[in-house]
Amino acid sequence: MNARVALKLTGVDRQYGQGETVLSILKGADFTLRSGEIVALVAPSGTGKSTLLHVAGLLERPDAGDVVVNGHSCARLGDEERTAIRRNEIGFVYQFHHLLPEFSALENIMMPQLIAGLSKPEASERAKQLLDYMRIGHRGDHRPSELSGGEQQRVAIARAVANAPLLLLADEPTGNLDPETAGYVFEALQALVRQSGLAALIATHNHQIASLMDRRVTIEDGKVREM
Ligand SMILES: Nc1ncnc2c1ncn2[C@@H]1O[C@H](COP(=O)(O)OP(=O)(O)OP(=O)(O)O)[C@@H](O)[C@H]1O
Repeated sequence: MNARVALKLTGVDRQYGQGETVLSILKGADFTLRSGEIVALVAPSGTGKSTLLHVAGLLERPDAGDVVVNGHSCARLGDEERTAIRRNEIGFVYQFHHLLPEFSALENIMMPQLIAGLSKPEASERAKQLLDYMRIGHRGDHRPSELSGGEQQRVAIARAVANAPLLLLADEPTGNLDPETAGYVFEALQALVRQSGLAALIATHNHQIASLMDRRVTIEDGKVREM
């Protein structure tokens, strides 16, 4: 496969101190994700899925090793540079949508674009396109509390990709949805990845959804392994 490497982890260690003991979660973890790929991260609770996503998404620094996002080696970068890469090149989706309750669906999707410096009309236009793409164009004026769980998650996905990131990281994005809703939210996410050439790493406990992705990886003994 010759597609561009969107994310590369090399020799990543991550440990947490707990009192006198040290908990080693990632131990020399290597992982490569290419543009256009959707990869499932499936591993038992507590093995380090969220840790891996946080390190890959530049929310946490590894204790050793490097994270390369779209060619930027991040090991030696300062916080400001890491934040800029995170804002411009990475989108996140969480299990709970974390939408701003006071704002409409449309405004939630416009927000990251306005922060990135787009004009209101530009941000609104793109937000509308994304809502249409996620098949909730008719729900743009509603606040999150007026939307179903599946609709809220689709808004959260639209917000995550609003600034056209190269890399999408999702931590159990369908974890709090019933199986049928989880299925169509994943379908919408998959269509978006295929259409835009994004690279996506998606932690999930749902084996049915994992089976629909291009590859499945797990975490074993602190390392990322193909399943
Ligand atoms: N900030 C922290 N301080 C101390 N320990 C932590 C911290 N964050 C995570 N851990 C520990 O690291 C381990 C891995 O946590 P992580 O959240 O990455 O697991 P996970 O695979 O995502 O689990 P789940 O499927 O339950 O969400 C757990 O044992 C957790 O308690």
